[in-house]
Amino acid sequence: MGDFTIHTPVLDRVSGPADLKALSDAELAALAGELRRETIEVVSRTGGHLGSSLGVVELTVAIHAVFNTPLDKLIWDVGHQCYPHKILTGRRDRMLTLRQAGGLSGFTKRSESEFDPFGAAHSSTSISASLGFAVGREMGMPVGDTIAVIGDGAITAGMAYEAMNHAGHLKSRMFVILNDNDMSIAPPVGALQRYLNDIAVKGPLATLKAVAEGVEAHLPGAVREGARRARQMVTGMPGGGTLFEEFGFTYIGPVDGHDVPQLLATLRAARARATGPVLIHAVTVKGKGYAPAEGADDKYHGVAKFDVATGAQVKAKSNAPSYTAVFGQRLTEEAARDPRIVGITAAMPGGTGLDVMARRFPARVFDVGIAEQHGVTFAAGLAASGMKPFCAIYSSFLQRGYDQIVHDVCLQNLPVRFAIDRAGLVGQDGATHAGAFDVAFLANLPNMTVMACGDEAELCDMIATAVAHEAGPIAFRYSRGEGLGVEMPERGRVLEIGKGRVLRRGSDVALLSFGAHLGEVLAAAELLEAEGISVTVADARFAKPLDTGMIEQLIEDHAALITVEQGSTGGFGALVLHHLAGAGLLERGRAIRTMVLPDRFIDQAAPGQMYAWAGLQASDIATTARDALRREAVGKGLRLV
Ligand SMILES: Cc1ncc(C[n+]2csc(CCOP(=O)(O)OP(=O)(O)O)c2C)c(N)n1
Ligand SMILES: CC(=O)[C@@H](O)[C@H](O)COP(=O)(O)O
Ligand SMILES: [Mg+2]
Repeated sequence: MGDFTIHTPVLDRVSGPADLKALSDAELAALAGELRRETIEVVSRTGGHLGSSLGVVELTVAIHAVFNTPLDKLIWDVGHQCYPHKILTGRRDRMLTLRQAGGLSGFTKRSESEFDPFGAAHSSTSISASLGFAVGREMGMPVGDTIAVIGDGAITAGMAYEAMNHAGHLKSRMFVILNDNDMSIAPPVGALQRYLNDIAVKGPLATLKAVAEGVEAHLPGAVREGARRARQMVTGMPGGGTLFEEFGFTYIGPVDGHDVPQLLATLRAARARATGPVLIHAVTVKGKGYAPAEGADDKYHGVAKFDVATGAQVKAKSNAPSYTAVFGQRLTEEAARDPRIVGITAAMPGGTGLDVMARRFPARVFDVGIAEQHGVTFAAGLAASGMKPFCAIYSSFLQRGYDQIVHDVCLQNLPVRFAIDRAGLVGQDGATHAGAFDVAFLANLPNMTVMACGDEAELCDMIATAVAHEAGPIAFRYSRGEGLGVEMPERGRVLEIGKGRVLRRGSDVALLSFGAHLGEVLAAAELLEAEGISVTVADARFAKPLDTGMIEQLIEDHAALITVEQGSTGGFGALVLHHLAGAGLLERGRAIRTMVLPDRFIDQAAPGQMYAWAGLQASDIATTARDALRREAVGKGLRLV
């Protein structure tokens, strides 16, 4: 495929998983090697989630060799490790389109292939979804076996335990493969991680329950050997169960997740004998088989394009600091002044920029694991104790903590500060990671204050404002990527709550921006001014409370008002309309337009392309303004220039 120079004689004979059935075990092992090299070649040209995919190459081959997809349902948790799976399931010739406009998604996706029975990208859903398929099968649906592959990072989330609790109760036959590479995006945290490490280090281990079911006799010798002794070492009891057995699973493991013969033997034995839920604990290495990845701190979790020979990544030149970097730096400076400030991240210290603060104040940054719900309520508890928690969570992942925001934070009016990164469209991760809904779901909550910064200097102000704000919860959102390159203040200023700012004054149309689309709004103003249309540009700063005085003045002074935001319907624009309707100002016949993300999910592409599809480019804003002015003029019988 492509113009790769690698030699892939076995892979070339595979056009789908059915072809694996004709391969010998030795050929399957060879296939894994070729699949690994091709995955590296592909990602070197596309960028993407390399380390996780390299860690599951052998697992991918073994699962497809032993099970019967697509009748059997293989569900990859998160789905970021699915590149080898995509290559084996008929998408090999499209791999170079990965994560690009019109190309393959970087995750599993139902609409993309029958071999992706359940889409993902947010973590820890695979066991629940698998159980759903298993119960569907028991109720007569055309489903074979179900196999969930979940990482040691993803299994820190509460949802995985809710699912295991239910599966153990239902006793449905299902397979969960725990892909334990001792890494999340960052090094994993928590007691569970220590527990898994203990098992991995002290194995090999097979369970008494597995023995009783006759599975053990069919397991490879290395796994079978010393089971009782190892079991006793881990559990402390000759007959005690692992955590997974207490949930009602048969535990098998740990197995070497890179040993194809061992994996094949284990999966075959489990498939032949299992009657209820089975958990197979596979120990793997993130980035396996590619030295630069194995040697990197992040194991090449997510990479830009790179040179295969050296591993050097091609990083885009930046003209301005990223919002994330500004957040990390400025919060750290605020924390140096105020010992009550603490940071909370749900397994994303680098992605949120909280790693900067963690380096300086390690005891004041808490990585709670992939546990957004817990993170929010933990922050609420910290706030109740008198601390100043900054809960830094990507917009799309904050969706996980919604009831906690409502019930634990807002209802008790606790001053939790929500730093919401990745607001708006994010690019290659596509629709699953788009930060579209946070304004709509936060600004409707009593007690909550909602801000969005127009540029990186304003982000500094919003951090300072959040530090000072003790009256209740407050959120500020900012987007992925660079700021506008504006001059940065020495120190953020505390903003007056509910006050926006006017950046340029005109007389025909007012463009009211909320958040990081301000650059695009200013560009639209330039386009309009060039045509002789006089434009006011205002930066709302707050969606809640609204700067009602400023908004009323804008409507008073202009023939048309256009709101612009990087968010869904029901957000800032809706709040403006709601206010104007309530104040009786809609009756004045001014033209008003709200520009928001469309009511559909937007697939991956470069962010600029995604905003073009969304109709939110500068030219779209200018068109909307022209159209609004024209209609207003027609309504009044005026002639528009
Ligand atoms: C709900 C949610 N929170 C955070 C993330 C971001 N995230 C993606 S992969 C990942 C780490 C997953 O670790 P693990 O399951 O061990 O897989 P590995 O990458 O090690 O193979 C995280 C935190 C996410 N996808 N979903
Ligand atoms: C798979 C996943 O959810 C993360 O790895 C995500 O891709 C990170 O996105 P950023 O690159 O925006 O941090
Ligand atoms: Mg992991």
